[in-house]
Amino acid sequence: MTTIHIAASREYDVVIEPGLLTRLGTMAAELGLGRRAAVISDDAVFALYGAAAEKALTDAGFQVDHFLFPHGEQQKNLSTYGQVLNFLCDRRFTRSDFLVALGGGVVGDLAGFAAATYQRGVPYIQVPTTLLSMVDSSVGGKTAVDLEHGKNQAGCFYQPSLVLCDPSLLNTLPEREYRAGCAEIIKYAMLYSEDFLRELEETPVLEQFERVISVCVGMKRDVVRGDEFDKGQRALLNLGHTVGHAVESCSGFTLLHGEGVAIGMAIITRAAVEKGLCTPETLPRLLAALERYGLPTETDYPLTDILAAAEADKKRTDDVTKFIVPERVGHCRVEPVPADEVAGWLKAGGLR
Ligand SMILES: NC(=O)c1ccc[n+]([C@@H]2O[C@H](COP(=O)([O-])OP(=O)(O)OC[C@H]3O[C@@H](n4cnc5c(N)ncnc54)[C@H](O)[C@@H]3O)[C@@H](O)[C@H]2O)c1
Ligand SMILES: O=C(O)C(=O)C[C@@H](O)[C@H](O)[C@H](O)COP(=O)(O)O
Ligand SMILES: [Zn+2]
Repeated sequence: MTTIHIAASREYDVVIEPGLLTRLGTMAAELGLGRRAAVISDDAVFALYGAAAEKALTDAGFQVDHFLFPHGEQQKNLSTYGQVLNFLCDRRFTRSDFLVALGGGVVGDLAGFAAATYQRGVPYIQVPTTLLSMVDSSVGGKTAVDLEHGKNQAGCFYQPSLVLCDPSLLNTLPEREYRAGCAEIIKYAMLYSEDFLRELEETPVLEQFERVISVCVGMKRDVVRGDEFDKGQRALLNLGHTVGHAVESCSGFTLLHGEGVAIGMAIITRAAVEKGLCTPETLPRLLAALERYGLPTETDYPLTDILAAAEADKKRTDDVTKFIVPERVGHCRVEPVPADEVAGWLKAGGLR
């Protein structure tokens, strides 16, 4: 079993091992969590893994309830969030009870936000079931729901008590969701390690799940330790996300988050090369890696639509938008771009 300790306002472990779902209950008991657990999940994940998760919890002596909602990003909204809170009230959950987020990033972000705010905060465990949520979203405590105006517009930082990562759950993951997870993995390589990108080029992620998850979580651990509340270097984890979130929104969420991030990374890297901030060989290397994992690198959405959607970016003030800009593979920087130059940057990135 690999254990990665996260040092943040709440300290916790990310534990990674195939088969670990069966130990959910004993691990929750070891943490001294309360007697009742609410499993929050989506319909598709719960049909596959709900019974196993609940058995693990009841075998360890917990009373278990569950709240399910339809799968998909469209459900990561205030309405579902309110339903979770009302469910917890109806079942008389108390501050000594805890939530279990069983699912991908949509479930994790939404259940985390519910845990942060129900009675001003109850503990929660992340049980990520997608590649994307294992390598990125279950760690670091960013919780959120989307508003009509954009992604993750309401949320807070609230760390889980445990992240239980069982890579054997990925056996049922649809191919497209696997690829979307690979986009965030390529993001980590672009940010921090050319060696890691070479590994991804040479050996498919699906042949080395545990190692890839451990590497990405280790990288995120270092970022969160230095800047939990996103005041500085954590912004780098938003590589590809200004345009990525915008294209996701423009598509009405028919594009997956990872697909948006892939497009966003390609566009910002193209722009950075055009502006002379990035070595030219970085772009074909990134594009080849994205294409190797079947990810998109372009979008037809017009520049004006992307610009409007990007106004919801949390790295934006009235005066500047901070773009995360690759300088070369393994090195990126935060580049404040004045508001009147943002359109020019996106044109340089290939948007029309
Ligand atoms: N909080 C963070 O730091 C952070 C980081 C990255 C992304 N995110 C957010 O995460 C979300 C995307 O997460 P995601 O890609 O996991 O999407 P998701 O949660 O929508 O899951 C993708 C789909 O796969 C299904 N699924 C999940 N696990 C499965 C399994 N093991 N087998 C079969 N099907 C399974 C789900 O039902 C869903 O339909 C976005 O909302 C994004 O904004 C948050
Ligand atoms: O953990 C972080 O910090 C990230 O930015 C990780 C991103 O992959 C993730 O998509 C995050 O939810 C984006 O956050 P936001 O602040 O741009 O909403
Ligand atoms: Zn992301």
